[in-house]
This record gives sequence, C-alpha cells and structure tokens, in this order.
Amino acid sequence: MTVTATPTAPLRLEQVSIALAGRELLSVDATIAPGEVLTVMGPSGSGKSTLLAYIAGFLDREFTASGGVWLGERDLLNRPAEARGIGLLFQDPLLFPHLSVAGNLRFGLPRQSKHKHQQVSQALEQIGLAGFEERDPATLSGGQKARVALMRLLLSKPQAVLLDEPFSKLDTALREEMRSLVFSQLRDAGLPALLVTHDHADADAAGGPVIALG
Ligand SMILES: Nc1ncnc2c1ncn2[C@@H]1O[C@H](COP(=O)(O)OP(=O)(O)OP(=O)(O)O)[C@@H](O)[C@H]1O
Repeated sequence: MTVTATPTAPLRLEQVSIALAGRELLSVDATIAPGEVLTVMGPSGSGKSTLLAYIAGFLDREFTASGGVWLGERDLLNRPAEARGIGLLFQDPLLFPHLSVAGNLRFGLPRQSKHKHQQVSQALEQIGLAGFEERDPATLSGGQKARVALMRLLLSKPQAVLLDEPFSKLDTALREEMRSLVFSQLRDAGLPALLVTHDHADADAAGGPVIALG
C-alpha cells in the first residue's frame, strides 16, 4: 500500500533557460512522466540546484530565467512556492527536532486530511518503524531519519518531487536500501520526479532518462 494517491500529471520543463550575470547557466527542455525519474547530472556549479529552485519557486533574484514549468495543464510559475504541489527531499533529512516522529509525520499531512493517527501508524509500519510515534528524532539512526523524511514527504501528497543528492550522506549499504525504497515509492505513487546527483549508481537505480548540465 502507498500513502499517496495516483495518478498525477507529467511535469514539463518547457525551454527553461537560466542566466547568471547575463551568461546562460543552463537550458533544459524535458517532460517527466508520472512515475518516472529524470536524473540531472553535471559538475559542481553547473546549475543543478538552481534548476530545482526555479521549479520549486525559490530562485534567487540574482538569476534571470525564462521558459515554462507545467504540471499537466497547471502553470506552476503563476503560483507561489507553497501552492505548487512540489515535494522536496534533500541530503539531510531535516526533521523538526522539537517534534516527535509522529509530529514530524503529521506535519506533512494536509490540514483537512482524515484519520491522521491511522495514516501516521501505517506510514511507520511501511518503513519498519511501527511503534516509533513518540520517539525523539534525535534518537533515530541516519537511515531511520531518512525513511521518516521520505514518509513525511509522501504524506504531504505532492504532485511532483525534487530530490537534491538525497543519498549522498548515507553509507553504501544504506544508500542502496534507500534508493530502492525511494524509487519504488515514487513509482507506486505515480509521481514525476527530478533527481540531482553526482553518483551514476543513483541514476542507474532511478532507471529514467539522464540529462547532463555544464
Ligand atoms: N544566490 C546566488 N547568487 C549568485 N550566484 C549564485 C547563487 N546561488 C548559486 N550561485 C551560482 O550559480 C551557479 C550554479 O550554482 P548551483 O548551486 O545551482 O550549482 P550545482 O550544479 O547545484 O553545484 P553543486 O554540485 O556544487 O551543488 C554557481 O556558479 C554558483 O556559484
């Protein structure tokens, strides 16, 4: 069972071009189908995080950008970041330290959602952490934190997901486990996703198209 409804719409990057100080930094034209992961690779400074910031709606004013970002028929550039339906997963799990594990997961749930308690316990069960509701996130291992962060993201019912080097801080065994968990969950949820990574093994595991910047 997955915690996110299917299906969603494709994420379309329509002739996106971003410049810094008058020089073109990147240009991308791509469509990511529901359940597909597009991997973006490229050297440091080639603009990978900048591309994610443009899609998510928090591009710094230093940059000038053109081109469309569409979720199905919805023009995301006309919406503020919080109304774009984009979920983010970073290198660090970024759990709220003042909330319990359940509190962190509830934070992801839309305000109007029903059966919150049940949704949280089901999510914990799915990641092998049944009964962890009241735990302080500081007492979790790195892998447990990463799994809670993934479930918080999925419970928030995003319509597309951006992943910025989500596995780079995990050790090898854990990295493989998280890759398989993350990509299977995204596929099952039918979410289009964009993965930024330096690691070719991430791209292989994602199984989708790869584009190179820079
Ligand atoms: N807020 C900003 N103001 C001005 N320049 C910036 C800003 N943020 C990033 N840059 C510059 O924009 C370029 C692209 O940066 P970006 O962080 O997107 O690269 P990246 O490919 O994600 O790099 P890395 O792999 O090291 O994370 C770099 O030259 C960087 O120095």
